[in-house]
Amino acid sequence: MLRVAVPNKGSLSEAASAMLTEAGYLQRRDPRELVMVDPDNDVEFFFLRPRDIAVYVGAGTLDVGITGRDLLLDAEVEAEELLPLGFAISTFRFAGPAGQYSQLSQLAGKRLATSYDALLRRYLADNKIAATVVRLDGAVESSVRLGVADAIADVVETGSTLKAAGMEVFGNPIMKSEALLIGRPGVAAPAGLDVLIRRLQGVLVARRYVLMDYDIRKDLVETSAALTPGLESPTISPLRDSDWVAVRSMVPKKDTNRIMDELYELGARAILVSSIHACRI
Ligand SMILES: Nc1ncnc2c1ncn2[C@@H]1O[C@H](COP(=O)(O)OP(=O)(O)OP(=O)(O)O)[C@@H](O)[C@H]1O
Ligand SMILES: O=P(O)(O)OC[C@H]1O[C@H](OP(=O)(O)OP(=O)(O)O)[C@H](O)[C@@H]1O
Ligand SMILES: [Mg+2]
Repeated sequence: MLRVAVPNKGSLSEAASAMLTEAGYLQRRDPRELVMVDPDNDVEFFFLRPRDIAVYVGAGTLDVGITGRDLLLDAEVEAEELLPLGFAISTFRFAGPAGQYSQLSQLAGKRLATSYDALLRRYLADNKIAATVVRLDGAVESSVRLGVADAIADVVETGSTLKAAGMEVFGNPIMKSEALLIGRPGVAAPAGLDVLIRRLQGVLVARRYVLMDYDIRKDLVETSAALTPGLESPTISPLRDSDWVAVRSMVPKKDTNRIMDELYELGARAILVSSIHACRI
């Protein structure tokens, strides 16, 4: 039975379970449940703290898990990225009181608060910055105001938490993070892992693409197909009027309106867009 670690709390938890549900797996109803068997899919889910998931997968006691890239790198364990999952997208950045810092060299000799101390220490060493790391569990943005640090390194998404604390980012991002499926390198793929990965890829594609149908004059189909090339090749079907064809293709959801406008300009008509419920690519 495939043993899968799923975040039990925090930013990753709901989105991870939603994705597994969409992929056809059973998920817990009660947020206090720690373990759950999905007998139809032969998978056992373990609900754990996102920070600990890399530790279990790295130790080989669980086959795979869902966690953030920043947490994986901070854990310093033998686990690797199998599939990026497209949620919990954030950057890991330095920040300080507004107007105080503009470049990393100003961090020399300073106290830096973070929840990701291993990741930060490695970055400081790589960039030859000698600073003191203050490890905190969370709410790191308050540490400067409260006098335990001079600057911070933390997760930034919208930046609103930083702004509320009177802080701003400086320097390049230390890293970009998102939720990942992680596994152990160098071991034979456990039974059920290929199916899990294919299903999660199916969810990602269903979320990112729509299906576009339109009718177009036969002599314009090469030009329209260049706008809607699909993943492999668009489907072209005959219409009763032999001068026209029907085209069906997958297009990236974010480009839907631009592509519809361009197709209409070209002469396509009856342009219809439908969402993809599920797929295997
Ligand atoms: N506001 C956010 N937007 C996007 N991703 C985030 C955000 N906050 C955290 N993350 C990401 O979520 C993952 C886990 O962080 P999270 O803060 O949920 O864990 P935690 O700090 O252990 O939980 P909690 O904050 O509830 O104690 C990390 O990979 C992090 O990059
Ligand atoms: O840029 P923003 O959109 O404001 O998001 C970033 C904030 O979200 C996370 O905090 P979380 O709620 O997990 O609290 P924590 O710091 O206690 O972990 C993260 O640690 C930042 O504080
Ligand atoms: Mg947090």
